Amino acid sequence: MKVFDQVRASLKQSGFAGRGATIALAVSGGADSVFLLHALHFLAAPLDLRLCTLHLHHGIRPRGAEQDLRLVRALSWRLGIPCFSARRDVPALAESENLSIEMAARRARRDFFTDAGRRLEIDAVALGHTADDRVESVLLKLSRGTGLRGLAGMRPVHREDALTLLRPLLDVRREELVAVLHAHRIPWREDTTNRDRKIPRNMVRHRILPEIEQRLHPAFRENVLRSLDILREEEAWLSDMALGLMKSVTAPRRGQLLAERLRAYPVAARRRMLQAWLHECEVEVDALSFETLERIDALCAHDRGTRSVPLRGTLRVVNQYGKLRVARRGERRRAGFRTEIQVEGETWLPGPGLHVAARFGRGIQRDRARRIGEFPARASISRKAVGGHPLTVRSFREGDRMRPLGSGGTRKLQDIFTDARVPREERTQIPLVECRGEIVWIPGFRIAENWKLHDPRQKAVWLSIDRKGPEEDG
Ligand SMILES: Nc1ncnc2c1ncn2[C@@H]1O[C@H](COP(=O)(O)OP(=O)(O)OP(=O)(O)O)[C@@H](O)[C@H]1O
Repeated sequence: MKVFDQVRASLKQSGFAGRGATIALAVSGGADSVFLLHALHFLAAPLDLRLCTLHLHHGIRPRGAEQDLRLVRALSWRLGIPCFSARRDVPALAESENLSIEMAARRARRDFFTDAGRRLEIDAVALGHTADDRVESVLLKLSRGTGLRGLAGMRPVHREDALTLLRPLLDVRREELVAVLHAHRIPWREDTTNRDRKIPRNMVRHRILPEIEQRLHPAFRENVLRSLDILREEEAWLSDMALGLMKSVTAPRRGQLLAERLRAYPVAARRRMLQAWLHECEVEVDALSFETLERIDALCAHDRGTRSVPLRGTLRVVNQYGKLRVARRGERRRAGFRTEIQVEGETWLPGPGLHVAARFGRGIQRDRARRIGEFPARASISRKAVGGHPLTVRSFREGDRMRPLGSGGTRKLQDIFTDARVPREERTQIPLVECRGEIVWIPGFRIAENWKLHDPRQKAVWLSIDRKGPEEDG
């Protein structure tokens, strides 16, 4: 059947098929995600996928929400797929964070997916967005104003912090999947708010699109979808270009951009670089309005004084004397640190209140710290790899990477911290040990691959970090 071929092709392209990946299906109980559940169940064995379902009770429409939950559990059980659910008080979240109910529900779902992803060792979370969602989103975004990135819209694979999102139904039309559900007598739940024409998406879905198809062009949706495919490819190419250009506008203190250098580029390139930079700083770029992006761009005109543009929640972009950075309102920036020690030396870090020592030793010393930010922490690294070089003990900078012991490639520290749930404001207080320009140890996590000891009797450098004052040294 055509719809299953489309889903199969999307999953194959995502790179998750054929390697025993665990995919969590986000099922609300609506037609789209109920189809997603059945389509992936049908394809799981041939594509070698393991499945579970995730459902979040939002604490809105209490009676309807209970029935949604019951249906998702029953359908999962019938297919032999484990179902995990949770409850959140979305109205309370919306009030405390000053968000719309829709935004708060989205945030609550994302946090739930991220949390479940970590606890259940899930490789990706699949969502039920369809081809019709893409077309509707275009009209909604155009009505609010957007750029190419916003227009190109949802991507089939999208990484957000520690979460990978898959959207295998982006080529499937809603009427086709509803026909499959009808043909197989598969039940789903109709959200009563879906009929409320005052909600912009419903107005687009039930009134505007049918009207356009009737009066303007009968193949409007197909044509928009074709255009979106082209835009998506061009968008991906431009994003790569912008990342390349970003190096030329980055301040020596990483994570900051230089307004003066940005001004040398035309506005189109500048906007793209700002988006790529904001993404690196963990800002949800797709949720930014066109006006906000324009205001951030306007910040680049200044080299004097301090100006800022508020983002969502407590985040803001600050231009301080020509250097742009992302900051959190109400959060005092805790100063970073950087100090050098020789082996057979030690140092005291007054900021985080830690004592760091490096001694010659032999063999592997065991670490007692079980997580990042826990002290005392111990590690041993190869003395041969250190050679006569000094060690640097320094704080985290945006863009830091390392090659952790036992993992194939390099990883961003930002991702390591996110996975280990180290709060953003504590990240600059974790001492990192660097040698010859490479991060060799994150205390409480791991040493780097190239610094490991191959033999327990090998000559080593023993590193230790303790929480004790300078007066207790020695
Ligand atoms: N309560 C929920 N629990 C788990 N996943 C959800 C929930 N609500 C939405 N999702 C996921 O997010 C996707 C998009 O949500 P959105 O609210 O835009 O769609 P929907 O109208 O609920 O769609 P559907 O028909 O798939 O239920 C859904 O297809 C589903 O994968």
